[in-house]
Amino acid sequence: MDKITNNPQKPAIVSDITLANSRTNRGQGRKSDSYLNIEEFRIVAERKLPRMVYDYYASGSDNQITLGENVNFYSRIKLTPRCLVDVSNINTKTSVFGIPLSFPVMIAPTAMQKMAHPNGEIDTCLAARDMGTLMTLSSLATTSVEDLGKASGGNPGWFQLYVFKDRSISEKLVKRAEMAGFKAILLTIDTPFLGRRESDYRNEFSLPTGLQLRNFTDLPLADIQGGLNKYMATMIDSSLTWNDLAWLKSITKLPVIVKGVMCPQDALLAVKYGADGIIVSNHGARQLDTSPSTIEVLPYVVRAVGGRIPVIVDGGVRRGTDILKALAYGACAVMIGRPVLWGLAADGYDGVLKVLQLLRDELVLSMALAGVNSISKIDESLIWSSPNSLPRPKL
Ligand SMILES: Cc1cc2nc3c(=O)[nH]c(=O)nc-3n(C[C@H](O)[C@H](O)[C@H](O)COP(=O)(O)O)c2cc1C
Ligand SMILES: CC(C)CC(=O)C(=O)O
Repeated sequence: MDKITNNPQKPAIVSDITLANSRTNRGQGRKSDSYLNIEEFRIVAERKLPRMVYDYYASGSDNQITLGENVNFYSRIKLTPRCLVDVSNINTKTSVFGIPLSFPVMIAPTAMQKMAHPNGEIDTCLAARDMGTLMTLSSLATTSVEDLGKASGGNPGWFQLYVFKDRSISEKLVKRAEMAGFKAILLTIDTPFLGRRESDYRNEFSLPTGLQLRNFTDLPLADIQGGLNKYMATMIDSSLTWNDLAWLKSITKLPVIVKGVMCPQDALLAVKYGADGIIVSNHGARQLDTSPSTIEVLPYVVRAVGGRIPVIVDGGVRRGTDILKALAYGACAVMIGRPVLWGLAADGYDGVLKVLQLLRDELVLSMALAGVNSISKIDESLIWSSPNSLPRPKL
């Protein structure tokens, strides 16, 4: 149970000074505790990271219309404050696929985290674990499934799968992930080809010297030659269809969650073809530009799925109120991508921990102000104007 207490943190003016100081030392030395929100982490990450790395993490595709929408659409959804409910104790505990979570925020897969911090995926994984949640390791990580398995004491979280043209590579990866203790496979379905992020072309993105994609150290796949788009076009199987879900399910006992569903039609296909869960995701607005924001799509997917399998959403979650809105629209949890990279870049393990703490604390406060004291009590009545109806008093 989380007790609501007055936030003893410094007033805003002090934090402005701290931020100004971090301008001169590029954020180094700033204690994670002094960050007030995710945006402050982003600002420090932008100062600390080499331009090529920051741009790779931050960018969306093409004109980055969807990138803005992922965040902005949340701010257009209104919440209803409810009063005189006992909110002296707020319980944010929940579970997803039988895995207990201390609050409904998990970490989405993001590739190549050692560009943000030398400990990369290991710090992210340990911070997630210490906050009572979990992270997803990307297939294209700078830490191998085995190393993360060891570092986490055999509980590394979930594993994200890209299906390679050479199926045997993906098949082996799935087996290795199972052996290392991963608890679910996230099949990314939105990347037959990589979206065009113009800054990666401008900066001639390549993995910094000394880093490799550690899941493939024995293969040419470990290095990115000729840019990310060429790499993905050469390596990834763009002929993948829904029928291949059966193949994946036949080679693993782990739940298979499809990541990248963006319409009710695909949600229905996911159910039909046996997915164990769905992630409503537009890949952090890095694939089809001008596709809708994920929070816009979520209620339609939830309605199509009708409770048959869990629905998670990612993209643009930056505030506790965003989490509340996603849950009100029927998601069982949200995932975050970039906020974790900003935390990692700013302060490694401590930075990721603080990012998660900030979101948890914001969620607790938002729940209290919306008059709900447990996750199971969050429903669409919290949304001021639901997608299909005018606001109607619900007693
Ligand atoms: C730098 C970066 C790398 C990513 N790498 C992967 C990846 O390897 N596999 C994958 O399925 N999604 C990947 N994603 C997408 C994320 O899993 C997630 O969908 C997205 O970041 C969520 O949006 P947010 O960053 O606004 O929270 C990546 C996103 C970013 C920003
Ligand atoms: C290495 C990349 C292709 C990983 C990815 O999915 C992304 O950058 O969005």
